[in-house]
Amino acid sequence: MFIEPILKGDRRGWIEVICGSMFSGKTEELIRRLKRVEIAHLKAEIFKPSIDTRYDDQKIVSHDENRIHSTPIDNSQTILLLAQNVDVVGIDEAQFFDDQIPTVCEQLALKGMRVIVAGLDMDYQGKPFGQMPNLLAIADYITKLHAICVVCGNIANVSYRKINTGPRVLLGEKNIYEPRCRICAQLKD
Ligand SMILES: Nc1ncnc2c1ncn2[C@@H]1O[C@H](COP(=O)(O)OP(=O)(O)OP(=O)(O)O)[C@@H](O)[C@H]1O
Ligand SMILES: Cc1cn([C@H]2C[C@H](O)[C@@H](CO)O2)c(=O)[nH]c1=O
Ligand SMILES: [Zn+2]
Repeated sequence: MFIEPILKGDRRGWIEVICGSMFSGKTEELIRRLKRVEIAHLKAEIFKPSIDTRYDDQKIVSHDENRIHSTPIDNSQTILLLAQNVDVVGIDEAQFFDDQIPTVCEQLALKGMRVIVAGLDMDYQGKPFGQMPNLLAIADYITKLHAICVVCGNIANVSYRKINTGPRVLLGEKNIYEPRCRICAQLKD
């Protein structure tokens, strides 16, 4: 369980990264933390890449239909413009952002903000995804979540893609992806 520090005193910022496979509960965990921020009467802004139009254009939505308002953006620098005078910045699907996203998070933290970033640590081939390894390197706190392997019921950390070739970016849901453990991810079917 993540116990957050409190923003007080000289307001030092920090970076939290929530990572894991698809269906591991990253968005749910991000929403849970942001709802606690609201309860504390702190101001938050939440961003997602505009290519991620899953379920809703203006909200981040978990596979369980849990949702919270967010702003879709194309360029990570936009976060610096839009996140002024806030206490907390939430970022979902960080693997899709451009290579400036770690610098942007660092700048927000330097300004005293709490930055909560969620994203896929690996793509469907098990390779580190986008800027996630760099975000993990600069994070103050890291949470790695796991889904359940749909084949054997053990812990899953791979987002297995039923179409096992093609471009890295292929938006989709259970129709295309399923969480698998590393052994079941080797199975050919
Ligand atoms: N095989 C599975 N293992 C675990 N949770 C599952 C599985 N299939 C469906 N779920 C549901 O998915 C929910 C997690 O959804 P959530 O959107 O938070 O995941 P996520 O890690 O953000 O996924 P994504 O990377 O696709 O955005 C769980 O609470 C559960 O209800
Ligand atoms: C694992 C993986 C997911 N995705 C997409 C599927 C979903 O729309 C999103 C994760 O929520 O990322 C890719 O584009 N490539 C990948 O390799
Ligand atoms: Zn398995």
